[in-house]
Amino acid sequence: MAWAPESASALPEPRPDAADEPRLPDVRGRLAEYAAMPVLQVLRRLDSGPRGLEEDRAQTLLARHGENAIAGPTASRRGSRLLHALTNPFVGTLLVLGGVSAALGAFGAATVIGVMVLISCWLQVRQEQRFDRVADTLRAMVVATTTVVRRATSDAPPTSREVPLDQLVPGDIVTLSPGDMIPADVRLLRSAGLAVDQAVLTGEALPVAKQATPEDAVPDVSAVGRSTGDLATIDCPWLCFMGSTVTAGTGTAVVLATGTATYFGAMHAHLAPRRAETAFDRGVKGVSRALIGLMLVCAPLVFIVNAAVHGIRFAALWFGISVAVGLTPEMLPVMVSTALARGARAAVRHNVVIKRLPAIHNLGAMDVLCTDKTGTLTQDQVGVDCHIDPDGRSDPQVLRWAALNSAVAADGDAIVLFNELDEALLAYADQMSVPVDDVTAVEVIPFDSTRRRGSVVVREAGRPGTDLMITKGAVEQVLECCTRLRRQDGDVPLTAADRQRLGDVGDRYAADGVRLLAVAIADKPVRPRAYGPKDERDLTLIGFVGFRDRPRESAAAAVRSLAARGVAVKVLTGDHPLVAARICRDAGIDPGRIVLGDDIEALSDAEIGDLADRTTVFARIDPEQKARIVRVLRSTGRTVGFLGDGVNDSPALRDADVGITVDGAVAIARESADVVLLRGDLLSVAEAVTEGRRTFTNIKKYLEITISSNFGNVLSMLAASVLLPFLPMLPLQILVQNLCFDLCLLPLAFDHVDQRALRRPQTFDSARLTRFVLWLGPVNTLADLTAFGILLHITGHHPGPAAQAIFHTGWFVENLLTQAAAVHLLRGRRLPSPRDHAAFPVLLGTTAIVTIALVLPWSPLAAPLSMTALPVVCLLALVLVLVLYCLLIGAAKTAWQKVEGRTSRPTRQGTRSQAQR
Ligand SMILES: Nc1ncnc2c1ncn2[C@@H]1O[C@H](COP(=O)(O)OP(=O)(O)OP(=O)(O)O)[C@@H](O)[C@H]1O
Repeated sequence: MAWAPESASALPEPRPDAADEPRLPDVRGRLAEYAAMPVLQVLRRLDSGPRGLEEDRAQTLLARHGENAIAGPTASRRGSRLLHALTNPFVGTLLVLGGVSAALGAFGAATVIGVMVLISCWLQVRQEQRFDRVADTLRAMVVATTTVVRRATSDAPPTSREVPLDQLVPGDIVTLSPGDMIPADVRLLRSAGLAVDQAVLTGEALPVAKQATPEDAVPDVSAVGRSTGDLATIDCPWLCFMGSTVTAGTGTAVVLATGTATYFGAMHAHLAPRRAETAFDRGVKGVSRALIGLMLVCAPLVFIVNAAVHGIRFAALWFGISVAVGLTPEMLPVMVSTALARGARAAVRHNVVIKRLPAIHNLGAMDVLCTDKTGTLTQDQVGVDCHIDPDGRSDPQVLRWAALNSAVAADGDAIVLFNELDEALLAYADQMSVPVDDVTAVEVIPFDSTRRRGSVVVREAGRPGTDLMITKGAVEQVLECCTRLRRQDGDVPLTAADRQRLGDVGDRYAADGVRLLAVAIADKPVRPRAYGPKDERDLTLIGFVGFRDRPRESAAAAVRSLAARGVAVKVLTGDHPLVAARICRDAGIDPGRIVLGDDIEALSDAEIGDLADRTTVFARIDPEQKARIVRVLRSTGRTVGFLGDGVNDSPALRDADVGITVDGAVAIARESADVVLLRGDLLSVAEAVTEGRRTFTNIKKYLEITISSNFGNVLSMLAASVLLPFLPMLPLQILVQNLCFDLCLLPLAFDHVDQRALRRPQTFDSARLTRFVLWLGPVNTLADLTAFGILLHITGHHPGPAAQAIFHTGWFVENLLTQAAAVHLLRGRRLPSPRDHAAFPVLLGTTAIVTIALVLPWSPLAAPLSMTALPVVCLLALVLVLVLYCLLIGAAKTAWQKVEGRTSRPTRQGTRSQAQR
């Protein structure tokens, strides 16, 4: 919906004024030129080299080429903000109604409507500026970086360091590893098993292999496939493009183009990034539809009744238009942006950074949190527990081969993101003085979460003609590739009984919380052809390495805290089911019956939805299965959060209503997520959930109070149309009163919230809102009808213009006073008390409208608004109506809470399947 605050993403945002940006054919032409050159010539053209740019030169280039970003400068956003404000459906409605008023010659009304549009747009633009500033500040806290090789001076040694993505310049040398975003358009200098996901550019979901060309050779362009058309460059194996991500392998590359000069920049200059509709988007849509529907029904109805009773008159039409304006919640976008920005600022106090501000609402609405295991339920301080041969005896050789596998996989490029198991292995090997640099690396077939194993091929000194493949991975997946088994007295064929026994060893360790990786090796005759996953066969199992990661002490409390807030925690892990079960028990989660990835592969979405409702732990699932479970849960009406930090988590992070990651996560996870935890702690998620609910409760209050009050007014106007021989309030007065009320409600974004409102997931519920309005709106009407009776009595039953002015002014004042009272009486679950009162800004807002009500009729503005000073008896009578209204609304609200409390069923929580300890 147009009024929803725009989401903020760490990916460069497309610039709206893209007229001066490079055109796609030019960008493609330049890239094709670079693709056809030998690497050395590319480096020469860019005045760079494998040792990287000097820092000074990088700064000069940065000044020349600008930042590596596609977002325009802040100033250029101002125009689009104004456009955004003007095109929101509520302001659009006002503009149409203002236009109609002007066309009918009602210039006073047109002016007031114009003022309302101006105030609404001005507030919205200002609020969006603040909103963007908050979003920018928050994003800066989790800024995306890339690893670049640079030199301090021309003769200084090259060093690798992390720089923010936007500081990259053409000629920079970057290193790439799994989980990294490709930071610009680059030409590969070296690569090992590199695969990238280019779906953002091509829509093709499968990763594509990328490979560097020999340094001084002219690349074989015919290998690229298609020579014409848009994909010609994208297909090029030695070019990688901004917007893609590394899914496997490593590489070193030179930057060819940055920012808007990239393929991504040129292609997307006019397109906004798209993301699946979240709970917030759905809620906003539903409420907007309901509000516009209410206006489209009520305003014509008032006109028709008025015309039917009094005949078609210009005043009736004008009156109908004013009612329509009165029902338009034009300040709603301002209120929502203010509340979201406040919530996001509050979340930072709990070490939670909200990257896309609507995510704060989605956190409050979340009723299922799917999480991976490492780093959230565990401390992510993985240590090596054991290294054993197939018979369970400690064996240093197993440690050496496993560590060599990690070291070689990481080698070639100085900086590589290991996963936690590789890190632990290398640290332990170092501690035990196990050498890991006495072989020559030949090939890396990187680990991936679907194969659940990774291999390297090395050449040992003194073994000419023979390569050695070393594979490590999940026990079942490595055993699949083994045909032999290492025994103390030599290698023997692997029998079915051995497989069974070795599988049991894995299970035994897993049940104790130890994650076992199998290690296998095989000699291969040296060959010129590259090795791939298909060569992982005929291996000899040589043993296992075990890892232990202690459970996080706060995890049990956090899971309890989330359950108490109605958020069910589900664990989605690629790990062994028994390890998952053990860690879950330690974290206070009853794992129940664990479902495996293989179990759900053949199931339909409906079957998975049913199963997911009853299941707490899914184990041995791959990245696509994680995302599928998230999608299916969402399709069953849940609001789903996903917490993960690995490359394998990014599809699920994107598909969830709210993607959550930790500060140390791989770049693609941080990019995909909406929320970043500065402390990788579930407790901070629980706190952020509370902030989300606080935010939403205040938005909900605004909707309930404004719509019920306006609806009550419409009923009063309908009744007045039938009962009174004149209009109960002049159109201009309706508009002014509406403007005052709207402005006074804005501070609700900062109001206190009743603790009970924070205990359940909260989301937009149009049906409940309608019930609320239908129940409490008529109470407003009752008070109005009483006021009408009293005013008629005071002014006589057939009043002339002077008496009509008293009637109009009287209802204007009564309306504002009752509306101010409604804010206090309807804002909380309980009636106001010294312990439960409105926040100071809300008090200020309501004091302002009471003051306006009591001052305006006696001010110089009274005459232009056709108002008059009220007699004392009239004022006293209105105070009486106010007291009556307060009593009625208090009673109606208490009754509403009783009825709602009885009828509102508890939300469908998976918590019922989680017997929390
Ligand atoms: N570096 C590695 N080398 C070899 N095998 C690995 C490596 N990392 C993980 N594995 C194996 O692959 C399995 C799946 O790992 P993966 O990292 O995909 O799981 P995950 O869902 O991220 O786990 P978690 O829930 O612990 O975060 C592991 O249980 C382990 O057996």
